[in-house]
Amino acid sequence: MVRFENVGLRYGPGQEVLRDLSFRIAPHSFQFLTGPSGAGKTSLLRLLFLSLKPTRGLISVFGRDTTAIARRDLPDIRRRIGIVFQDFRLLDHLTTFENVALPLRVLGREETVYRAEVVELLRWVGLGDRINAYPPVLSGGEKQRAAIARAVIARPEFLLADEPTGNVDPHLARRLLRLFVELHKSGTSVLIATHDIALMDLYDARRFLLEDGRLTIHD
Ligand SMILES: Nc1ncnc2c1ncn2[C@@H]1O[C@H](COP(=O)(O)OP(=O)(O)OP(=O)(O)O)[C@@H](O)[C@H]1O
Repeated sequence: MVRFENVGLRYGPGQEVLRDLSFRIAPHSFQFLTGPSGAGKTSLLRLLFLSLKPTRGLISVFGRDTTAIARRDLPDIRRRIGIVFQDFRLLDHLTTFENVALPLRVLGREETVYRAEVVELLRWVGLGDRINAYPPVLSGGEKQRAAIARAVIARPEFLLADEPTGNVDPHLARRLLRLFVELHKSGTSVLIATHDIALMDLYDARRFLLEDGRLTIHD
């Protein structure tokens, strides 16, 4: 589903922040991505979401060479990917419900059809009493859960999450991990970037370790 061959990334004239990355991500797979702060995890997620281009090497996503994808085709590809950004990126003028429902609206679904499903997911992530609140009044952990709900609601083929449990307590972190595992079991490939070793120990999955821009994989 995803293939990297000798991928390198540099932001400016300096050193490469990612070096010689070669790996595959299979359909229906689950992997954690870990490594010290500044190792390049967010940069790797941005390459996977096609919001950055590599400086060298080949990236293919859903079987398509990303250098050959026209800008106008990007939204269609990104629609197949759910992403939880480290800074959440909720839309401040929409309620929690509307933010989470957005991927379904974009797919042309009717609110009467999806309303109950969105409400149930919001309750599941502990936001049942924040459905009509706007992001500026949510706490960091509440925003994070809304961002997670938005990323999973349309059951994407590929889920990327950047430190998705960084703002919640260990009990809630376990609950959110269960959500990712359920999604994985229903067919999604999942990649979760995290520093949380206790969280990774809860689920037997492949670990991608980034250190100083280089990747090692522990099956
Ligand atoms: N837009 C940018 N311009 C220049 N350098 C950048 C940019 N974004 C990231 N970097 C640099 O690239 C390196 C990797 O950063 P990245 O955010 O990918 O690491 P990370 O592993 O996600 O870190 P953290 O765990 O702290 O979020 C760092 O040295 C960072 O300073």
